[in-house]
Amino acid sequence: QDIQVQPSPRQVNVTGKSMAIPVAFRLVGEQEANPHAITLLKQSLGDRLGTEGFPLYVGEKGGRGVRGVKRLIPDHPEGYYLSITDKAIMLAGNDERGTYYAVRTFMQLFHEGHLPFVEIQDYPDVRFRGVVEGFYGTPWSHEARLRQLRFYGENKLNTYIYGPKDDPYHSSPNWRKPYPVKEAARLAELVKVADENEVDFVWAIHPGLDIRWETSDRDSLMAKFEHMYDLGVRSFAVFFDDISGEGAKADRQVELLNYIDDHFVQVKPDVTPLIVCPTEYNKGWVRPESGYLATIGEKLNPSVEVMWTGDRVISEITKEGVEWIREQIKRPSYIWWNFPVSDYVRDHLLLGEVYGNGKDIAGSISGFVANPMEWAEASKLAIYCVADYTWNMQSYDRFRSWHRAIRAIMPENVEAFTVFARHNSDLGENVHRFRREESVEIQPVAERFMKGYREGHCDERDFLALQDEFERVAEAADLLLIDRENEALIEEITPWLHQFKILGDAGQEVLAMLKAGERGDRELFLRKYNHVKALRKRSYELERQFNQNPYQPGVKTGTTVLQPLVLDVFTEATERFNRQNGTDLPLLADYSPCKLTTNVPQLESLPLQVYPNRVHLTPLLEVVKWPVGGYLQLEFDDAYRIPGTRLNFDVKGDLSWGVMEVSADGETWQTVALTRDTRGRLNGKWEDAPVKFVRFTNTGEGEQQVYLREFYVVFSL
Ligand SMILES: CCCC(=O)N[C@H]1/C(=N/OC(=O)Nc2ccccc2)O[C@H](CO)[C@@H](O)[C@@H]1O
Repeated sequence: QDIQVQPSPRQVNVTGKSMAIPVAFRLVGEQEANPHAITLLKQSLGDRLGTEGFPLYVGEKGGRGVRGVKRLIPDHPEGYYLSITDKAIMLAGNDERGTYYAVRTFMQLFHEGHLPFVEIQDYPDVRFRGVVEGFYGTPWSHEARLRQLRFYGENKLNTYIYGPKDDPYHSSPNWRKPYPVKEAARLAELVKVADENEVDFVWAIHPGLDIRWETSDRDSLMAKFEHMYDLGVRSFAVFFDDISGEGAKADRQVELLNYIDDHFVQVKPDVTPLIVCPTEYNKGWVRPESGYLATIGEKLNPSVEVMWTGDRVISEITKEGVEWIREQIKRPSYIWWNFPVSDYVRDHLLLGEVYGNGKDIAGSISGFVANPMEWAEASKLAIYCVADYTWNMQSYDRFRSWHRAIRAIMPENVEAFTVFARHNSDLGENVHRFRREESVEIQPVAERFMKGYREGHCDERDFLALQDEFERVAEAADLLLIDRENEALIEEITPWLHQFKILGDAGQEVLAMLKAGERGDRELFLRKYNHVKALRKRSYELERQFNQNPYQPGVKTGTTVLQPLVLDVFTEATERFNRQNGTDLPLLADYSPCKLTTNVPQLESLPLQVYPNRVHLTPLLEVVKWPVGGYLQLEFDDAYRIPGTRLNFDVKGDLSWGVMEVSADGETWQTVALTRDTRGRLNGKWEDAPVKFVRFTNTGEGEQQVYLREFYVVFSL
């Protein structure tokens, strides 16, 4: 039978024969082999493992137990040789981690009471593989992290970078302070579990927001690293991302990094290479005149790893792209891949396939870590695929990997979770313009059906296919809501499961509406119409109740194909019904009372969060460059009073360069007086004649750099 091993091994020779699993194994090499590998073996073989029985040799190259196969072991870091014959089992690592991986592979070969006769030579394409917890939003819980580390051990991922933006001891203001006792103990436990799973726990520090380039801060940072070393940390990173001003100077950063490298990393016997996240970390931001990357390339110690997100913050990693950056920084780049991170589209789950990255980039990168969603368990789908991709790029198959990930994560509900994941993978419109495929199989059916329906005919085959898909959607939601095999995952995705159920029901009902309309069955049509209205109201309320973060509150599902299809069928069927019956049933079009226009590039595709009486601009995590004359304008569908408006640009200085104005006709404008509150936010209101427009303009002398933390307008008739 074909060997199913995750990640896909490099070289597998099967003979087609197999043997029944021996009732007892004689373990040879226990004293010398990697203790974590031995522990794993004992856990999986239990009392079958002893001093009598079928010979099982374990160990690293050079160890007595595996001396006979020395030249068969791949000479690559973490490589291993595994063989099962009718004489013996051999698990031989090129190094300690290789032995551990040999055991991990061995454990996957047990199949229905048999072990296949097989010879495997295997090693990873990418040196450092794993996850960077580097997203904005609620950091993962301690338990979630422990589960992650065990998951990485199972999938041969060897790196977990701890860098949650919202941990005050990782970033400002407390990066200089040691962790309090409780947090320190938890970190120490994470390091221990990481070691057991052969994962490097990389502790990152993010001093950039308030670091001073003096010895006092350098010493603070060194002291903090010593503190983390005492907790067991042996891998370190310094993040200089998402900062501006003093902290962004290349030569200062390099001076500090080289100092750390020379006086800490190279001095300690067992610390892995230092990793830095540069301020210019993607090609879109490189300003050649700044010479930032050139400074990094020429002056930063060659042993320091430099992170890179690709051509843009969120982008697919291409061979051309990694070869370009390699030239600039004079070393392979250490990829920080911003997927499946969703902190800029927080109402979406990203459960789709991992695709778009080159299979020919291994030679130019030293590492590849994925930045995940704040939903740890849901992120495992993509992480599993990244493990497969980074271990063996050439043989990576995006669909096979994704399907095996689903089977690994939800073995009891593969079909249901596949349906759910299939329709929860695109991001929707977003500030980074990064999109993913969604509902791929049903999309052409939906498009063809809708086109035909609009032209006056309803293709029966497509109709049934769509009905079947919506039934599967509703079924999947209910099956997953009662699933108990992975409660942590179900807890994370429950809001989306409720929304998915509503979508499944609404899909079936709008198709029933269509049929009733075709048959002229008014009574049934109205029943279905009212049911769909009720479902949409429930969906709306769900959006207000769950996942209320300040950026993209709410719960979106099936946004690329299924939701638009429901809306299209509903609208078309209702318009026809109104025409045929002279009625005026309202349509549910996702109307919005307000639209945004701007000439500030970074604000162009900014989604609005519209509530019954408030409209929010989606805050931006990044620095926004606001040119002179740059304006941001909200146009309402009606004239409203503005009982309140608030903006927070998080700038230290005054905001005299900006002016807020309102207008009833878009021609004549009146200024709105703004007052600053204790938290530096600017508040205003307009209670004179109702207006249709609100705008904010940079009428100052020069470009401004602001953080769009908050901008909302309260409106009422
Ligand atoms: C080496 C990568 C650093 C990075 O990606 N930083 C953040 C990040 N930064 O993205 C930006 O757009 N940052 C930015 C943009 C303009 C100006 C300053 C920062 O994006 C991710 C997705 O939102 C976040 O999860 C990351 O924490």
